[in-house]
Amino acid sequence: MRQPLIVGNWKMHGSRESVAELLTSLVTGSTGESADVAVCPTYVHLAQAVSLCANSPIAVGAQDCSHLATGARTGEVAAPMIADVGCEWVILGHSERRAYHGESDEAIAAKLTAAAEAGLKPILCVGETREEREADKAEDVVALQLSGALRSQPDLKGLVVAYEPVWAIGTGLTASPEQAQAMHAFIRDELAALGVDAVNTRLLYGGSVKAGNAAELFAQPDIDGALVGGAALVAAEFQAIVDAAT
Ligand SMILES: O=C[C@H](O)COP(=O)(O)O
Repeated sequence: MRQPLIVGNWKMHGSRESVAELLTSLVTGSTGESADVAVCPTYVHLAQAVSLCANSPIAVGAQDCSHLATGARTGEVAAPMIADVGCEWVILGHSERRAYHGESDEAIAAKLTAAAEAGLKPILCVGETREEREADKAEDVVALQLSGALRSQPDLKGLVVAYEPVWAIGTGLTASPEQAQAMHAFIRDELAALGVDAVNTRLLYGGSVKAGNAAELFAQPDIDGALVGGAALVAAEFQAIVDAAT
C-alpha cells in the first residue's frame, strides 16, 4: 500500500510574511490527514518553514541541492546543509532546472547520490516537452531520464518519481487522467527494469494540478499523489488537493 503524498513546490515565490501566512493557514487547517504532505519553499525560507511546521504533519523540502560536498563552492547549497536545517525532502531534476540551468541526467544522478548520503528523500522529476509528445517520443524521453538518473543507484531510500509533462506546467493544460495513468504505468515498469522497488515507489503527477482536477487524477491506480506548483501557493486550494488524496 502506497501512502498518498502531496508536495507543494513553491518555486521562486515568497517573502517572510507570505511564508508565515501560508504555513500558518496550512498548519491550522491540517486535520491529521492520511496523506503525507510536504512544502518546498526557496532555500532562504527553509529554516522559517521548518520552524512553522514543527509539531505539525507537514514536512519541508528543498527545490534542489548541490552534488558537491561542503566547501569552497560559491553559491551552492550542500545536501547535508538542507538536512541540517530540518528538511526531509529534496526535489531534483525539475524541468525548470533542466531548461534554465542545463542540468543533465548525469548531474541529476550526482545530486541524487548527494541527497541520499545526506539522508534526504529525493523527488526525481521527469517529463517530456510538447514537441517530444507530438513526435511520439514521450516514453523514450522519460525512459532515458529515469535510466540516466537511476541505473547506477536503483536502491535510493525514500525515492519518489514525479511525472511532469513540461507542456502541462503552469499552462493550465493538464494531462488527462488516462494520459497521466498510461505514463505512470510505463514509469513503474521502467523502474522495475532498472532494479528499483517499483511496487513501493510513489509516483506523483505534476502539471496544473488544482482542487478541481485532483480527485480524478488520484483515482488512477498508478498515481500516488501530486507535485503542485501554482495551486500550492493558495492555502485553501492546496488543502483541497490534500483532501482529495485522503
Ligand atoms: O513542480 C511543480 C510543477 O512544475 C507544476 O507546476 P504547476 O502546478 O504550476 O503547473
